[in-house]
Order: sequence, then structure tokens, then C-alpha cells
Amino acid sequence: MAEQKQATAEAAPPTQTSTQSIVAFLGPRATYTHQAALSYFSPESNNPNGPDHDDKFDLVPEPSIAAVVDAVRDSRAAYGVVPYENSTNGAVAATLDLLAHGEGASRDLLIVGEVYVPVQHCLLGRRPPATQQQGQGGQQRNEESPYAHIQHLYSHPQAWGQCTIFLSTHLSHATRHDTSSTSRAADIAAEDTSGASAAVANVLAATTSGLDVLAKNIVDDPVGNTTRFLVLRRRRDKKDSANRSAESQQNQAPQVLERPSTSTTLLSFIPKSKAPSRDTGILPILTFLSQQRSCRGSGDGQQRTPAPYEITKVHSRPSPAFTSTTTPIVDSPSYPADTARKRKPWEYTYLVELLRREGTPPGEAKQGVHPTNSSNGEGESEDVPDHDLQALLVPSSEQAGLQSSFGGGGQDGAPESLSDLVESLRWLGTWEDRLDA
Ligand SMILES: O=C(O)C(=O)Cc1ccccc1
Repeated sequence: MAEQKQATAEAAPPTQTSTQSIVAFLGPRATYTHQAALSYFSPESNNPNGPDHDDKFDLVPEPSIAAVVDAVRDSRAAYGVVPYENSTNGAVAATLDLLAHGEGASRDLLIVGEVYVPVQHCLLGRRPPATQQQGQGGQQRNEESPYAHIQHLYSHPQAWGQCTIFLSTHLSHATRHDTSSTSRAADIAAEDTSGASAAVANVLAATTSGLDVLAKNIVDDPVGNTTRFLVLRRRRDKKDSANRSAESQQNQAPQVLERPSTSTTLLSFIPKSKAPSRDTGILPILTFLSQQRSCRGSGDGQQRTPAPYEITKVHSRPSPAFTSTTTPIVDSPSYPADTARKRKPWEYTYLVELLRREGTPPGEAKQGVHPTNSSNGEGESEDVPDHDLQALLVPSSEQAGLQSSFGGGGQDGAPESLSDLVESLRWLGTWEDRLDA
């Protein structure tokens, strides 16, 4: 069911009937992703670069992370919210894959924000009736095992790795079943009226599913367990921009967003097959990226202190081995006739997070234009990265001036140009870093 929230948007004010008001999230209701969406799109959100506070949003559940991405890509939703990584269990592979493999659903997507949500999983199920406390032959069940009646455990795969101690101590006898989300797990467990099924889920899912809370906060890190979510929207093409510009002139005053003091950029790249070599790995590429300096103009004519990009995270995912083609080369019942090998085994796509702490000249107000939304003076935004990142992304044949754009390449034996090292480089977004917010 769609849920309406008052919220804020970086976009023009939507009408109630417009898909501009729809936020897709991994459902059903009460998931952690639902909480993340409520947090980001609520008027109380302490998020200066979030949506406009005059906007109202319909939060619409989708059955999978891929379905959220599809809804945004197909313009059925203006925004999508997906889980990205967890402080205990690491990255969400399904999301990384959708971001990394830009040829597919994610090609048109841009990351515009992030949300951190504390995660305190509970064990949801049915309490064993008194008569069920007795085992076969009238023997009393072990008093210290209040979960002995649970034979099936359902949850999102991320949850297992966040609750290892509790589950191995109390529920090693139960069979685990992966589900698309924790709330879906609760719904499935609730269908089993025998009480033999339970779910690892959010306490809110007890209400939506009708299950009891059998154990609270069963995570390995009860104080710090946190999941980071990404907010996505579709990239605007020139036509959209023109339409939206006209719309925004009619509907809203020019929007000036506060410059985030610290921003995160996500890039993905595929190393060239021979460079870097197996011996040097991806170090030359990371070295090159870490030597870049943000010399971007502020748009207000003031010179800012060049800010270095700090590489804070590197993820890697195997590149998809197969792709659709009209020239099938694979003779296997697993692959349809129009499928062919695309990459060699062991070829990976890397996702690199770059953190930039803005250097602000003394006495300067913090107000500015968001770096992902360089204004054209009419309150409209272009989906382009910072000037310096743009230079990184231009095709290799046009990268002659790359080094001088950054002043970082060529030092300490670093390569002159990224084009020598990477087969492709994509900018997936730049947004306000919210870790310490
Ligand atoms: O399943 C959910 O509720 C989600 O939102 C995904 C997820 C799963 C486990 C931890 C954090 C987020």
C-alpha cells in the first residue's frame, strides 16, 4: 500500500498524480529500507540536500532491490531507496551488482543521497502453546531452549551475518530460508500457523505480520549495527532538463542548495585486461584517483582550497560473464540461444568511494550550489559530475589535458592518464556524506 509522507526534494514540486511524487523502496512495509525512505523523505529529515520540504511523497513498496531500480529507471518512481552496506555484514551484493553493471538497469541511475539506519533485528514467531512444550513420549523439552519448536527460519540474507552469535547458540537446528526482505520473511513465517516457522526481522514487522517478538535485538553488535541505504533517481536527459526548466520557472523559485561540507562520490571502473598487470593489481588506478585534487570552482567566483579525494572504500564484483547477443557461442542448456560470453572469468568491476572534505575559504558562508547540481541559473540541475571528475570520464582519445586538469598524475611513477589503465570509468553520483551527521 502506498504511504504518503510530507517530505523534501531536490526536484521540482510534484503533483499528486505524477510519478514525481513516488518513492520506491524494498518492501513490503516495515522493512529497514522503508524506515530509510521515511527518514530521508520526511519533513523532519535533517538533510539540507534532500528533497524540498514542500513536496509530498508516496512511498511505494517493491518486491526486490531490482524492482526498485526498475521502477526508477522506467520512471514509475521519481526516487528509489535500496540497502547498500551494513556495518557488521558488509556490502549488499545485489545492490553492488546493479550499480556496477551499468549496461543494464542501472545505466540511467544517479545516486543522490544516503541514509544510515540502526538495525536491531528481532526473532519473530509464535510462542509454543503449553501443550507443545512436551516432546514425543511426554518428555519435557529442554527448558533452556525456548526456540526448540522453530524448524524454519526466514530472513533477508544480510540478516544471517548480523546475528551469528544468537542464531548459532539458539537456532542451529533450524533450516534457513532466504527471502527478498525481512518483512517478507515475517509474512511468510506468519502463514505457518503451526508455529514451526520464525523470522529475523524488524520489530515493526511483528505488527504488520501478527507475529510475537520472541527475542529482541539479537544482532552481534547490539549498539552499533547500522545499515547504509542509497537514494537513487533517474538521470535527466537534455529533454527532461528543458521540460523541467520550464516547469520550475512556473512552479518554483530558483533553488539554491547548501553545499555539503563533506561529499562522497562513487565511481566504477573495469581495469584494462593487461594494465594494470596481475603483478601491480589495481594499485596504479587507485593511486591515480587518490592523487586528484578537487579544484572545482564554487560558482560564486571564489577560489576554494583544493580538496583531495580520499579513497575510503573499494568494492569489487565479478563482471557478468554472459550477455545477450545474436551470435551464440555457448552450448549449454543453462543459457538461451541468444546468450554469449562477454568477459573472461575473473574479470571484475570495481566500485570506488571517494570522500572529499570541502576546503572553505575563511569567512565564507556555507551556502552554495550542490556539486551534483551545478545550477544553470534557472534553478535547474544538470546531471554532471564535478568539473574535475568530468575530465576523468571523457573518452580516452580526448584525455590529452587530463594531467594538467588535476595536477596529480605523473608523480611518483603514477601513470599520466587513467585511459592507460581502465577500460571504462563511470560516475555513479556525488552526494552529501551522512556518516557523522
Ligand atoms: O529486508 C529489509 O528489511 C531491508 O530493508 C534490507 C535489509 C536487510 C537486513 C538488514 C538491513 C537491511
